[in-house]
Amino acid sequence: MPHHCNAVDAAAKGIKPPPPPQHQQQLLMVRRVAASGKLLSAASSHLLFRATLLATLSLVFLFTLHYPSLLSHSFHLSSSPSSISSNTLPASRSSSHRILLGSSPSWSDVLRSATPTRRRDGGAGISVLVTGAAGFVGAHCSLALRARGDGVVGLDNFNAYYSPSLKRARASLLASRGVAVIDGDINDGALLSRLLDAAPFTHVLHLAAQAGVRHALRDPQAYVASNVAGLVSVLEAAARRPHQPAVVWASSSSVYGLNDKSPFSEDHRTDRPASLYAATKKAGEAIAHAYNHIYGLSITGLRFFTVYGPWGRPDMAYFAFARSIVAGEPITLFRGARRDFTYIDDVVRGCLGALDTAGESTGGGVRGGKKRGVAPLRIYNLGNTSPVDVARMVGILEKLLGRKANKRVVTMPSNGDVPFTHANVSRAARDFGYRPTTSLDAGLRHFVEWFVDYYKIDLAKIAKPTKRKSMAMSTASS
Ligand SMILES: O=C(O)[C@H]1O[C@H](OP(=O)(O)OP(=O)(O)OC[C@H]2O[C@@H](n3ccc(=O)[nH]c3=O)[C@H](O)[C@@H]2O)[C@H](O)[C@@H](O)[C@H]1O
Repeated sequence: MPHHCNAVDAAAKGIKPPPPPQHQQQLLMVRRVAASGKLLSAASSHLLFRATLLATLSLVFLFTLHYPSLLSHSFHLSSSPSSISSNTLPASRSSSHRILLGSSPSWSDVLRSATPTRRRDGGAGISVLVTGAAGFVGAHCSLALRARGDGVVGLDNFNAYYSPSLKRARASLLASRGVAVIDGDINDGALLSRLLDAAPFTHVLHLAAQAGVRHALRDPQAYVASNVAGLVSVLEAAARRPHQPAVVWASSSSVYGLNDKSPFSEDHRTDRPASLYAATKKAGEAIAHAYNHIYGLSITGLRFFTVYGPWGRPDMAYFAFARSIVAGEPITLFRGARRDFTYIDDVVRGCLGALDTAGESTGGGVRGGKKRGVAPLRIYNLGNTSPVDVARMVGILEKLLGRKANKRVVTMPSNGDVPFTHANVSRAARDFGYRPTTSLDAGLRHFVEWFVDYYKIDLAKIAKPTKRKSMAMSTASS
């Protein structure tokens, strides 16, 4: 109901009306200041001055509406639903960070999370801002960093590309291990700057992205917003700090596109992307070059090869196929597709190795683009080095789930997919000892163990499905 209706009703009942909503208060304030501006201008007869004043005030008003993070003094951690408390909810102007769950941590909460604890290996801990921390790779990396004693603060916008409840569950896990996850967007440059000012982060692990090769056909702008504009926002914030953190970020095997030399090496052609997703990741690599060149920002790009495992992404084929097999629904297989499926633990080791060897940035925002010298600019494949037919991946899932898939094999559509991927990882092996060790059989076994536990699936019942039992999955999942 509009506020004036409430006020009229209240007056009719002889009740003092409640204060107007905050935006109306702001409007009143603007009007009052504008009125004093009028008096001033009347006195001086400077019409131009009056117009300028009003325009400035309007801009300030619009700015405060759209950038409340500048006014807020608290962040919003995602955590388990049980930690929701009305008395920890932020002031109304802080709510643009899409706060849905969680307490409102103070700066000291964020600082505590960012502070390294004693490292098991005796090394000095690093402090990492992880974007996309409630995502698949982000959550695993955050846990691994925390487990070895590094400082970690997460940032995630919990968008609905796939189940936000799965992202919330990952964030709850992180919260239980002492990792603060802020509910915010990488395109909120003011938030990023405040965060990087708040704690002495040595590194940014930038994993927030719009993922998914085929989804780019449906929502192309999301890829530009996250993978291009979002990357620029993160690099801008990092580059402008007086003490620039080193940035490690997620590129993709998809940048190899139509490259037919195998295995894919970092110096192979990447100028023929087959999807918009790939094109935005390739653009990201070019953008990284510019920020390294201009600002002396240490930047490392990691080309991930079809990463899979527990707490994975439901939009990926192995995960979607598992769900369909359990539900007794058909799956569509692209004939002849092969992937260098890479297990999450191997990728996490690669990410930590890249962080540990990132090297120093050589610039500082206050110097206006000046840098002391050349900063590291690196790119690495993080793959498994042994491609597997997608049909074989399905066979492994069938065995682990104890149920045959209902397969429909079709010609691969030419809508962004590439027929095969195969990583040469010798550069990552040389520079930080990256050595993938997990076979697809072992990795999928770990995935299925988590999958049946998370979705409360009884595999004994799945093996001989009835109509009623095959429904179990959809009701258990969120
Ligand atoms: O390495 C990457 O950089 C990318 O890896 C992942 O892309 P992809 O390798 O395409 O993984 P994914 O969709 O799981 O399809 C796997 C296989 O199943 C085949 N596939 C797929 C769907 C289908 O219905 N049928 C099918 O056969 C399909 O042809 C393919 O051969 C990430 O999603 C992406 O975000 C990015 O990180």
